[in-house]
Amino acid sequence: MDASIAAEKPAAEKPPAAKAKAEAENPPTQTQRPEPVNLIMIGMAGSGKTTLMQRMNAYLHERNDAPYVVNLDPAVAKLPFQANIDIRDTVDYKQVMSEYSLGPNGGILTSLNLFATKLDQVMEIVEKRAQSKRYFLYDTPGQIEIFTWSASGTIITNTLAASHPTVVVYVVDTPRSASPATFMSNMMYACSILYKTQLPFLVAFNKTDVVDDAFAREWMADFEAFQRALAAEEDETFMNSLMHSMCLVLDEFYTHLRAVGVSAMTGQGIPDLFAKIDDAVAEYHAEFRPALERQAQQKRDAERAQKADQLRRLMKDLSTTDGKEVDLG
Ligand SMILES: Nc1nc2c(ncn2[C@@H]2O[C@H](COP(=O)(O)OP(=O)(O)OP(=O)(O)O)[C@@H](O)[C@H]2O)c(=O)[nH]1
Repeated sequence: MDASIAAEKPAAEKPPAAKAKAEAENPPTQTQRPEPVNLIMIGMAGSGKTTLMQRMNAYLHERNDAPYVVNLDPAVAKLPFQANIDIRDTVDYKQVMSEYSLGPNGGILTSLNLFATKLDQVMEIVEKRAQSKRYFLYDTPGQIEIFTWSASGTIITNTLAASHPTVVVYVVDTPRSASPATFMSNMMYACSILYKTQLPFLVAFNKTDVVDDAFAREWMADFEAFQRALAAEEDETFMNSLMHSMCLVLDEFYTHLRAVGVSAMTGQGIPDLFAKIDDAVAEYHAEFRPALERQAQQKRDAERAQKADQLRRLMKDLSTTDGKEVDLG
C-alpha cells in the first residue's frame, strides 16, 4: 500500500455551456451553506449503488451543488464517475490478495482494513472540502457484510457519523425483490444494518423503470397483503413458515422506515430521494447527535470516576505506609 492517501482528484468538470446554464438557473447562494451530509450507499451486489451514485452526482451537478465522491470499493472494475478519493489509489486489491494469499472477500476486507489505517488523512482532506461541499457520497463494496460487519467498516461509519450528519442509503434491486422470500431477506438485512449502525436510514427501491415499487410499499404497509403473497407461493415450506414469524418482527421496523422508489437509469424519484435525505438529516440532529453527545459525556464521566478511584487508592496506600516517607519521584 502507498505510504499515504493518493492525492484527491477533482471531479470531472461539466462542459462550460452546461455549467453556465446550471449557474444561471441555480445561482450560488450567498446565505450560509447548510451543514455537510455524508451519504453511505449500501446494497447487495448489482442493486445499482454505483449507478445511483452516478445519477445523484449528475442531479447535484445540474443544481450547481457538485458533491464530493469517495469510492470505498477496492474491487470495482470501472466507475462511471471520477471519484475525488478512491480506495483503489491507495490499496491494490489484487496485490493484497496475492501478497496475503486471500480470496476475493478476504482481499476486499484486508484492503478496507489497510485503508482504515489511513482514515485520519482521508478525514483531514474531507474536512477541508466540508467548507464548500454539501453532499459527500460514499460507495461501498457489494459484499455488504464486509463493510457493515467488519471492524474497519464500523470505524469508517462511526468516524463519518461523528463528524457530520450521516445517512445510510440502502439500495434494493426492486425487480429481484419481487418475490416474498427475496423481499423478506433483503428487508431483514436492511433491518440488521439499521440496528448495527443506529444511523438515520433510507431504503431506495431502485430500478423502478423495470418494476414499480408499489408491491413493496403495499407489503410494508399491510401485513396481511404480505401474508397473502406468501400464501400464493406454491409450496408452504419451512422458509415460508419462518417468514410468517419474521414478518411480525419486520412490521415494527417498517413503521419507522423511510422508503423511496427510484430509477438510477432514468432519474425517476431522485428529487424525492433528496427530500427524504433531508428528513433523515433532521432525525440525525434530533436523535443521533444527542445520543452521541450523551455517550461522550458518559465516557468522560467514567474516565473521571476511574481517575478519582485511582487517586483514592493511591492516597489509601500512602496512608498505610506507617508514616514512612514515600518517594514519588
Ligand atoms: N434498468 C435499470 N438498471 C439499472 C438501474 N440501476 C443500475 N442498473 C443496472 O444494474 C447493474 C448493476 O449496477 P451497479 O451500479 O454496478 O450495481 P452495484 O450495486 O454498484 O454493484 P456492485 O459494485 O457489484 O456492488 C448494471 O448493469 C446497471 O446498469 C436502474 O435504475 N434501472
